[in-house]
Amino acid sequence: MLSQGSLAVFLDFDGTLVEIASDPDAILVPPDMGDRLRVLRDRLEGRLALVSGRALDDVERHLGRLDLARAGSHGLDRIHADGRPAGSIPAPLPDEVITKLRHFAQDHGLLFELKTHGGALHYRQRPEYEKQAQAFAADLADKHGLAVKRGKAVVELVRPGASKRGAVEAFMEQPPFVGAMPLFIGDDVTDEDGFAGAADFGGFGIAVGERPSERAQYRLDNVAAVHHWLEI
Ligand SMILES: O=P(O)(O)OC[C@H]1O[C@H](O[C@H]2O[C@H](CO)[C@@H](O)[C@H](O)[C@H]2O)[C@H](O)[C@@H](O)[C@@H]1O
Repeated sequence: MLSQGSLAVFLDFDGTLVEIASDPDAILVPPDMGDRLRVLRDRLEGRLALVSGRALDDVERHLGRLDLARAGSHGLDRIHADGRPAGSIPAPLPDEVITKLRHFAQDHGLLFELKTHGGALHYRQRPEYEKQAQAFAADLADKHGLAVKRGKAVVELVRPGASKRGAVEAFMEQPPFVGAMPLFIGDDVTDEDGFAGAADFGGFGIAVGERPSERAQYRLDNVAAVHHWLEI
């Protein structure tokens, strides 16, 4: 299918390109994954974008330097394949918020992930604190005019406006994406925005794994099936 017509592919990272692991640094990334993505990008004549909840420098720490379109921080931080920014540079979280998240994590034995444009509380190792972490993040977001992102065993604070839908829109309005039919592949709840973004431009979503999706039209069983389908 990828070779038919003018398709654009938007790819989530964790749970889609790489398997979920016990913590964000424990993921196993095949050493040639960057090269495989480059081959896919060339097959798609440049119409490939990585759209992750992670900070972009974190994604590149795992994949090596990326010379393809990419968006990090849930779509807020966007860069074209040639390195030009695709939108304004977002502000980091206020220091006070970072400190509060860090202290909450320390007090409850959670993992705190500081990102360039956000801060996440991971409760995969302490699932009993899920509700408290969610409530704490929601309250902090209210007090500071921030937004909450929820994911697999994680809750995160970000600047309002961070959305994978926005990332799809920003890329689809520019060459080489403009006029193509987008498909967005992702496994998590934040990818629902990406599926909506693809639909906005006449495309569709592909959900990965067992999580029921509200918006994806198609499904792939797991990360291996994503690799197989994309032939990467
Ligand atoms: O949008 P994505 O690229 O899928 O990023 C979503 C979040 O992924 C990471 O957390 C998730 O993966 C970890 C490693 O497998 C796992 O330990 C954690 O429980 C998952 O939530 C990343 O750490 C987050 O910053 C991303 O937002």
